[in-house]
Amino acid sequence: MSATRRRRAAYPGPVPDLTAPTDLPDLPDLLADAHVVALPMRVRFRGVDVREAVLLRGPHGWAEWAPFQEYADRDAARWLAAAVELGWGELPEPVRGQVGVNATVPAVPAGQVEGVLGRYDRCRTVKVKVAERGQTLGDDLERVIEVRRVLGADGRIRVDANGAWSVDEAREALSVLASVGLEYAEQPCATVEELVVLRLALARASVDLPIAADESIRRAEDPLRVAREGAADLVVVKVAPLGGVRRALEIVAEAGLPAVVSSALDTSVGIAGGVRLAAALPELDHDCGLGTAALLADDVVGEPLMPRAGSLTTVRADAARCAVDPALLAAHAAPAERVTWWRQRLARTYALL
Ligand SMILES: O=C(O)CCC(=O)C1=CC=C[C@@H](O)[C@@H]1C(=O)O
Ligand SMILES: [Mg+2]
Repeated sequence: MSATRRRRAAYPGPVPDLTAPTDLPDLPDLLADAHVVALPMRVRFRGVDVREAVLLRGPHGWAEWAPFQEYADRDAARWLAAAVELGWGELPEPVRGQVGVNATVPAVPAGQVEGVLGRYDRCRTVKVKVAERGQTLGDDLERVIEVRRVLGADGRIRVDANGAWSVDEAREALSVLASVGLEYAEQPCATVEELVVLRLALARASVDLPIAADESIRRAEDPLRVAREGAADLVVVKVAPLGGVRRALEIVAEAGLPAVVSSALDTSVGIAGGVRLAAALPELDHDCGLGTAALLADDVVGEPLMPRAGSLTTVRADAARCAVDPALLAAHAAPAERVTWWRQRLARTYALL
């Protein structure tokens, strides 16, 4: 990597500057070492069958830039700021070396749950996707009951609706699903206003179920509104959509709510950034959604960053950031037209930093 400009990596729109200076590489240097991969998913997840990502090599290790395809350049710029922090910036010091991780169960039929959970080594918390388009509450209930059966009475189950329910639907669905024993419900409704109303409705119905905000943090103009308006009990934070580890730490501190770190369906390189965020949080009382390497059929490192005995460590995460295998980059190289698409997107997005 040739000369880098010492400057603050800025954010688009209302997202403030990074707190720490970061060496922002020149665009030609970024493009010269940008590898676009297309990794097949084991199971369709959030409508994705093939996960595309750009791997970038910085002086501090590999970094990943993989904003979801439908995201605008302005959103993608936050993901790029996060990648630059990972490869070219300084990450905050960990306060713990080990991070508990949850298993993630996509909206699969109940009969597939055991197979999905079999890929996770002794995770005692499971996140279950619910409210998938085209499915019913009965499908969700069967899936959650099956997770409870496989996990046992002492495991923790959280559900994630990705904002798909109205307030009435969420109240009804969560009243039913809560009978299986839930740790919390993530983004049951789309808007902050709905979450506020839902929390009151659940309390009135004596359903004691914490609400976590995800999209209301990572896709919001103002990620702190959730906390100000009492819309959630916890915040879900993801390194790439929020613009980096340091920015995510700031948001958690300002929100003043318990946090859960989750992946953005990253390769092991991006997950390593999530581990460094989880390791740097002053308080961490929940398992984190960083086991999603299990959802990919292949990865860019020989030994994917999968939890062992329910945990990931900073040592393994830092090793993963240096272990990208050129043979895997080549084997999973995206088709030429997708490479062009990503390189053009990278150039446009870079201009927004
Ligand atoms: O939190 C987890 O267990 C895994 C990560 C996860 O669920 C997600 C990753 C990426 C995109 C999202 O739709 C999804 C989520 O909504 O949290
Ligand atoms: Mg979510």
